Amino acid sequence: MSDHVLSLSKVDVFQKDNLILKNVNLEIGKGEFVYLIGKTGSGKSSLMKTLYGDIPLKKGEGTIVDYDLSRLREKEIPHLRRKLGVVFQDFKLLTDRTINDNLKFVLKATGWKGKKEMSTRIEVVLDKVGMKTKGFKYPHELSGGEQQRIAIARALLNEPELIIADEPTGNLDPQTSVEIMEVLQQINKNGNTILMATHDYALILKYPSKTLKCDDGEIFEVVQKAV
Ligand SMILES: Nc1ncnc2c1ncn2[C@@H]1O[C@H](COP(=O)(O)OP(=O)(O)OP(=O)(O)O)[C@@H](O)[C@H]1O
Repeated sequence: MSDHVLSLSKVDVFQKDNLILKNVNLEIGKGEFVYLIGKTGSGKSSLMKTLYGDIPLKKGEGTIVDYDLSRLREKEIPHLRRKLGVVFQDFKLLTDRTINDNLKFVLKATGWKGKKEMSTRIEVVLDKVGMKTKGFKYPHELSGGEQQRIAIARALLNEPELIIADEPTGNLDPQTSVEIMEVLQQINKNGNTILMATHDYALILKYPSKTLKCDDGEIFEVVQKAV
């Protein structure tokens, strides 16, 4: 087995027929924490969508958690998504049910059956994000930061090989952003690989890590200067 959870070679990223990023070459190894930065509209979300099968890979070679992106079939996408944990800026929790039921919904949809196993797994992931006592609440009863913790817990349910987080702190104040970042750092220390798009340079300075930048239709690694 490869040590890479993601490997792209000469990939072009499109939105419909528009070329957004050209000749993308990148590799992410197991256990890495990688930032993806770049101006609004520079292609961060388009790249991430290509990685989780929302945009087809039409040019170049790409492997993600052992799926070949250029040969990915429609019916394989749910299987790929099970091996990825995706976290969005706007949390995307189901508003009509409690946190426990949000998490149970995902487990059932991904093939879990036993009630006991499901509730144990839910407890484990809520504990990882410091929300063990909040499972009975509805999303609207939680703060933005708490909702994002739940979204991270949801991403962890099926022990993903890669977590893709698209501006996870984009809707949060600076203090809450740091708290979410602490959660992501902890998860990374426990062995999870994370790719995180962000606009928040303060976070990158506080938690330095490998950084990729989308600029002018290309992606390259930026070297952080010591501060
Ligand atoms: N659904 C779509 N259909 C066509 N073009 C799109 C679509 N979504 C985005 N684009 C275009 O693709 C380009 C890259 O957008 P993308 O959302 O990937 O950028 P981004 O770096 O994630 O921006 P932001 O930081 O604002 O989220 C932009 O020019 C945008 O207008």
